[in-house]
Amino acid sequence: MNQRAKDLLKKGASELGLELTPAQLNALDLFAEELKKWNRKINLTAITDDEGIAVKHLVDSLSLLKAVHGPGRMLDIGSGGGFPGIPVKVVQPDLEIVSVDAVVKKISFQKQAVRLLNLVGFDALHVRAETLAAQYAGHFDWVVSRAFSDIPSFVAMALPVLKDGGRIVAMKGKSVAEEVTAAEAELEKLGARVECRHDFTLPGSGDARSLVILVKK
Ligand SMILES: C[S@@+](CC[C@H](N)C(=O)[O-])C[C@H]1O[C@@H](n2cnc3c(N)ncnc32)[C@H](O)[C@@H]1O
Repeated sequence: MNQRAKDLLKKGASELGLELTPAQLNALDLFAEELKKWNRKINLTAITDDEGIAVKHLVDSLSLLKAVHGPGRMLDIGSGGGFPGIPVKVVQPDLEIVSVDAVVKKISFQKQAVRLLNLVGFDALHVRAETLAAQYAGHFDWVVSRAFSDIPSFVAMALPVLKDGGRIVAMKGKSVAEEVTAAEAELEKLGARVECRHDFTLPGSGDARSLVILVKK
């Protein structure tokens, strides 16, 4: 990434309360370069400029750390090009992460990024999230997603693999209040409820963001 993008990443993370080490900054830069390289051949993201990747992918992914912390097990559903899971793993290595996507080429990219960054305890799996319960029932402390689906569909996939006392975190943009209200009846039927919501502005862009945190009832 160019120097301006690196500065935006460092400053944005700092505004989230995360002081990135030079090694973490290097790893995130390496990841961004690999993303751009693969994106010329396969469609991983519509955001292709360095500043956009720094803020809208990297800083945005790291904002999850307002709600999630290590040690523990985290599942990232519908992770695409590795967001939020890979940036989160770089900064919070004591989280064991399973990252799933239904599209094999996206998982091939994630596996390459894991090799390149030497990430230990990060499994990228080519599966549909609906099939995870057979292997991972009650396994995860956190089940997260970004830009994945409506809240009830996500929660229906997350609940079977969530540990008792675990948290589900949906990373959302604007209009979240309406979405949460519309989801209430469905969540009740599924046996989940919204525990809390963190609304904030994404550092470096000023865009509205929200982390919706849900628990089993
Ligand atoms: C809009 S992308 C978001 C990617 C990434 N989380 C991000 O924020 O950049 C949604 C992803 O969910 C994946 N997906 C959709 N349905 C899925 C399912 N049932 N199980 C696993 N992945 C799924 C798609 O292949 C796609 O990569």
